[in-house]
Amino acid sequence: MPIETIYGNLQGLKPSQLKQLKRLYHQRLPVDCIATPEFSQRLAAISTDIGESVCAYLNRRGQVIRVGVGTPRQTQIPPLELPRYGVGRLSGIRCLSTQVKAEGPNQESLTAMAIQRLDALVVLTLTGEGFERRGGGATGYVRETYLAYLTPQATGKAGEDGQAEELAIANWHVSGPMSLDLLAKQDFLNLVEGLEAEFERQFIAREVDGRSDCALLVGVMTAEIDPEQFEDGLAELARLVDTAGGKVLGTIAQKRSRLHPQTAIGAGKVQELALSAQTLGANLIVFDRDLSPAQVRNLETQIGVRVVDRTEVILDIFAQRAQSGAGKLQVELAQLEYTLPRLTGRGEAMSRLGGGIGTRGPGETKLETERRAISRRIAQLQKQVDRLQAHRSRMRLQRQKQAVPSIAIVGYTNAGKSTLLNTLTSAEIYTADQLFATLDPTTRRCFVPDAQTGDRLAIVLTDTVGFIHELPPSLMDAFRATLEEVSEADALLHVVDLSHPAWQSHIQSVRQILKELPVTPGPSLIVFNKIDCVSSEALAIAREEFPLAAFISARAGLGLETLRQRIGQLVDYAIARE
Ligand SMILES: Nc1nc2c(ncn2[C@@H]2O[C@H](COP(=O)(O)OP(=O)(O)OP(=O)(O)O)[C@@H](O)[C@H]2O)c(=O)[nH]1
Ligand SMILES: [Mg+2]
Repeated sequence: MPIETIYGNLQGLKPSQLKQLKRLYHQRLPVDCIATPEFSQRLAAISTDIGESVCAYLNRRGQVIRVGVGTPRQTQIPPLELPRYGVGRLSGIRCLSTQVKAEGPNQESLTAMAIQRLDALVVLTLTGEGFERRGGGATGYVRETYLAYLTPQATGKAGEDGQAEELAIANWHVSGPMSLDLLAKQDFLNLVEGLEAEFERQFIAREVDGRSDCALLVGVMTAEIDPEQFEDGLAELARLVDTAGGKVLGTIAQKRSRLHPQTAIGAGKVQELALSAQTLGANLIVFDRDLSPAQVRNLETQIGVRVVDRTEVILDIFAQRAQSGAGKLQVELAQLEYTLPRLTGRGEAMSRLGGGIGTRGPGETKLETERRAISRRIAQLQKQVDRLQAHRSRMRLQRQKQAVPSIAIVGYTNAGKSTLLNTLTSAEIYTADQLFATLDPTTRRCFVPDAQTGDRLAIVLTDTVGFIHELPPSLMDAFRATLEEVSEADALLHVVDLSHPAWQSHIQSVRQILKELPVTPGPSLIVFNKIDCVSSEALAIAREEFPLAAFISARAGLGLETLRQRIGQLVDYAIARE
């Protein structure tokens, strides 16, 4: 016996009305009939009696699987409870909804239909009266009916602030008003089978590159962010997702004074996001900022698609890139440090809800066990990172004994650090037009002219992991062994990609991270890179703002002789300072 739950707003319902609603669960419709006149009249009779819209949800076997008081939007099935068929299919569930107003379904109801991928939405408008037939059965309650269903989509323009994004929009068909008898005669099976065949064709046509994550990006523009920063941040997020191997399907933006505590964005925007995810076939939603564990959970329940934040994307890239044992070690540590508070958060949320069914017993215990296992692993990894740190400092000590000055190349990710090390030392470090191409520091020896004598002076150059603004703290901690190369260097080369529109904020971000290092690094020289593809305006601005900087193209080999001399002077200055 199924539990006959009635969803929606039940306030003020009489027990007899509740009983009537529950009895709807006992009805069963013939499989080929979208809605029988008898069932429709019964639904309309109850709805008229309680003076509210009522929705009944049926599966393709003609069984009533959900009854709710309220509009389709108010009674909709939460995404996580829907069968997961994906964009190629419909959910196999239709909704019959009564409505006082004598008009077709509104936008909100149609959106609810699209989000749930309902087979169809039937709206029954009410006459406001009717009567019970002798011998049972109601009649006269339904005025007219409307039949709505999804149709294979077309792409159209949508987007915020005139920013034209190719977003797919939900397409639907709504019939004109028809009589209940005509509705009952519709060939329902033929309709849904035809639609599904069409959805399937479109789905297969789109499914070119199989298994990569299809992501929707979400940008929240809060008061403390200016529009330019916001756009740069979104562009960077798109590159991060791309680097992580995902495909960006579109971007949704919202302006808010601050993040919504429960869902980061407002309720209407969550619906819009759910709809876009559904129509575009997104299986991942990426936020441009960090979310609390509760926000992630709430969003996932309401949208039915995995939700991640920027930090998780960065961690994912690091996990994919890590080559050496040391790199893998540090990434695992970072990931666990990120996960642990999230597990705790889940437990806290459960206890805040006051316990009860489903929160006791093995659930919580398992969580606790899991938490302890992770804590143990973190402690283990931290020990290993400590050992790594000790090993590296021994190596550095050796180099210092040989009195070879050391210089670390730092900079925003993709600035050209590895390319520079390669050109200066003929090393063969992997370089690529990707974010975080380098995770493991590489050290190479090279020669620069001595500032005092002009002789060949040997130095060691170390390439390092790229920085990014708001570098996740767990990464900072995990990569402390690597970052220490930076702290302990005699001097730094701060490479800046001058061809990047946001180069100025990149400089700020790198300086910020350097400031947060436990040991203050030595003096640094700003090296503007990629001058082979930089506008003369940008060049002029940079020269004005940073008169002491070097200007080079690591790839085209421009300005390298001057750079070597400047490095010689830098070393001289750094050593003299000590
Ligand atoms: N046009 C131009 N491109 C360059 C120059 N130097 C490097 N690049 C390109 O910029 C991209 C990034 O270079 P990398 O050397 O991998 O940058 P990185 O700073 O080591 O980046 P991460 O290791 O990812 O932090 C590559 O596609 C390089 O070919 C340059 O002088 N001019
Ligand atoms: Mg690199």
